[in-house]
Amino acid sequence: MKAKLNKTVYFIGFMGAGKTTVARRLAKACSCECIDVDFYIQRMHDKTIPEIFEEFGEKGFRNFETEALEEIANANKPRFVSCGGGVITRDENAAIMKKDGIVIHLYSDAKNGARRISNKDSRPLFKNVRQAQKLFLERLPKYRKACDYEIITTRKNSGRVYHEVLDLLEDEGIIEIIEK
Ligand SMILES: Nc1ncnc2c1ncn2[C@@H]1O[C@H](COP(=O)(O)OP(=O)(O)OP(=O)(O)O)[C@@H](O)[C@H]1O
Ligand SMILES: O=C(O)C1=C[C@@H](O)[C@@H](O)[C@H](O)C1
Ligand SMILES: [Mg+2]
Repeated sequence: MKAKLNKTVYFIGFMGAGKTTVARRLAKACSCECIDVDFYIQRMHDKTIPEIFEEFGEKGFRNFETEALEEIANANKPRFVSCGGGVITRDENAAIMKKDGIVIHLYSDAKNGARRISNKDSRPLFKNVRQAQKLFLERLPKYRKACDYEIITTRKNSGRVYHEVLDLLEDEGIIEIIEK
C-alpha cells in the first residue's frame, strides 16, 4: 500500500499502548519519517531514560521532553510521532502538538500495557502494575483532553489498531491512499 500524509500525527497513550509499533507501520506505508520522542531524547543527551531520570530527576526529563517536542514540531513536515507515556503531564506539550498536527490517543490501561511490555526496567515510572494503574487513571482525563481522536486498543492486535487508525486518517483527509 502507498499513501501520502498531509499533516503530522502525534500518538499519545500509556506505556505499552502500541504508539511506537503503529507509528512505524504507518510511516512505512506513507514513506515518511517516524520519530519516537523517547529515542530522540536519548540521542540528544546520549543517555538512556533511566540514566536521565537518575541524573536529572523526572523534572529534568520533562524539560528535555518539552525541548524535544518543540524541535520536532518546528521542523514543520508531515510525519508520525510516537510520544512518551507522560507527555500529557504538561499542558504546554499538548499545545505544541495541537498547533503542529493532530493527536491520537491509543487507549490502553496499565494492566493491558503490563501484558505487552517485556522490559519494564527501561521505564522508571512502571514499577508495578498497581502503581502504574493508579498513574494511568490519574492521567486518563489528560490524555482525553489532549487528543483529537481516541482509539481503544484493548483486546485488539496491533494490525487491527493500525487499520483502524488508517481508516480514521483517510476519513479525515489526513492521509490520501495512492495505491491499495
Ligand atoms: N495492539 C497490540 N496488542 C498486543 N501487543 C501489542 C499491540 N501493540 C503493540 N504491541 C506490542 O507491545 C509492546 C509495546 O508496544 P510499543 O512499544 O509500540 O508501545 P508504546 O506505546 O510505544 O510503549 P512506550 O510508551 O513504553 O514506548 C511491543 O512488544 C509491541 O510489539
Ligand atoms: O509514562 C511516562 O511518564 C514515561 C513513559 C516513557 O515512554 C518514557 O517517556 C519515560 O519512561 C516516562
Ligand atoms: Mg514507544
